[in-house]
Amino acid sequence: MTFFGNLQNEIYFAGLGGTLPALPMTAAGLEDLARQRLSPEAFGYIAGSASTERTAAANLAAFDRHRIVPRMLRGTAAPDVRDLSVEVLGTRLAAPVLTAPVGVLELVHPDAEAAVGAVTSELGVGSVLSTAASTSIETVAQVSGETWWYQLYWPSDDEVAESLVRRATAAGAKAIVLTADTPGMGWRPRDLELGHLPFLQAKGIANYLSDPVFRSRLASPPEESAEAMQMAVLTWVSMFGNHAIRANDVARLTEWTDLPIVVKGIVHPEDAHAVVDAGASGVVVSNHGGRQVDGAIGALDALVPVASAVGERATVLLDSGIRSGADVVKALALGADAVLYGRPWVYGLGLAGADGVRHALRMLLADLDLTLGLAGFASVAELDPSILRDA
Ligand SMILES: Cc1cc2nc3c(=O)[nH]c(=O)nc-3n(C[C@H](O)[C@H](O)[C@H](O)COP(=O)(O)O)c2cc1C
Ligand SMILES: O=C(O)C(=O)c1ccccc1
Repeated sequence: MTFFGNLQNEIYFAGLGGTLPALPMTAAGLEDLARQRLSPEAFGYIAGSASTERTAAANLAAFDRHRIVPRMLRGTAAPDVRDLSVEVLGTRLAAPVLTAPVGVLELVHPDAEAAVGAVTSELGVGSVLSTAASTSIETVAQVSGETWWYQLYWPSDDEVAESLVRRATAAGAKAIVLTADTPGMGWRPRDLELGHLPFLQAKGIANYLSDPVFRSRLASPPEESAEAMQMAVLTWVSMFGNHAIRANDVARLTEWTDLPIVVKGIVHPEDAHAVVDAGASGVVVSNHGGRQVDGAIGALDALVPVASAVGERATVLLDSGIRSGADVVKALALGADAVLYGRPWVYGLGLAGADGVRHALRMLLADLDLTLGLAGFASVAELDPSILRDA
């Protein structure tokens, strides 16, 4: 059992000795500092969502509409009685949190996915490695311990898709997360106004450049010349978007790997049904942080219908709008088995590398630990809808 709340004491005692924390103590504080310190291109890419960004706002509003009704005098506030650990699809986690897959991390820091893999493994939480990573699967696997999953963007070239899945399985991933909501990019005004798409500069395509099947599609090795790299980028462009995938195709993934399959980006209960029927063991209720369909339902508002639809047949995770410990409590109470944490740790990475990722995660985990205990619960298993009221 890990007492994540001890971060609080650590900070106060350091303060007594005259040392102030290097980074802000809220997700919003990290975003504000990142806005000042990162390049406009990097900040815009991370912070931006689709179109009017109303779905990004709806994600946060949905959390605010649910309020916890804390219970008192139940003997549960002491740290040593609390247990945040969970097992999710066979992966044992010290807390019900995994880092969401985020592509192109080299935009914010050269240590990128390796920093995330090392820190999540150190804290005992999970990570989901993006297909659009800046570092190859095999390199990240070396530092990521036993708690990492692999996120698949299914390329339109099936043999490349199969190769990526087999590589992730061989490298030790514990689940494959197929992202369903991004057959192409949404309309993203912040990137459009800067004319900025990182992939065109060969960023975020390391998993393709290191893939033997992808390389077999190229006339010459991308390392050979700037022109060869440009051709590799264009080949990536030609196969990134895949509008042909259907729910049934999930069954094909189970031929390439024995790992559990999770489908990410589900908000409609019927889609959840369909992918579970096709062999998925889990779904991530998500609208991609509002980056795809602007005007879409807030992710938390989709959780109860999806969780009811799949019942005991599948594990349910949620992302899009997790910013605090209370948000995690609310998601778990409404039926999520765990959450994916997105933008805040990316700002941490950009501000301070691995230290910033550690800070963002420890802050969330401490807040979760303390909120749980102060609300009268000794374990995350005790959370259910009865602990919440509508605001
Ligand atoms: C900069 C950025 C890059 C992302 N890249 C990926 C990706 O490569 N694969 C994926 O499945 N989701 C990707 N996502 C979506 C996240 O996994 C997650 O769904 C989203 O960040 C949740 O919203 P939140 O960060 O607002 O909480 C990305 C999100 C951001 C902000
Ligand atoms: O930017 C994104 O949200 C995203 O998911 C993505 C899409 C293509 C490649 C890399 C990341």
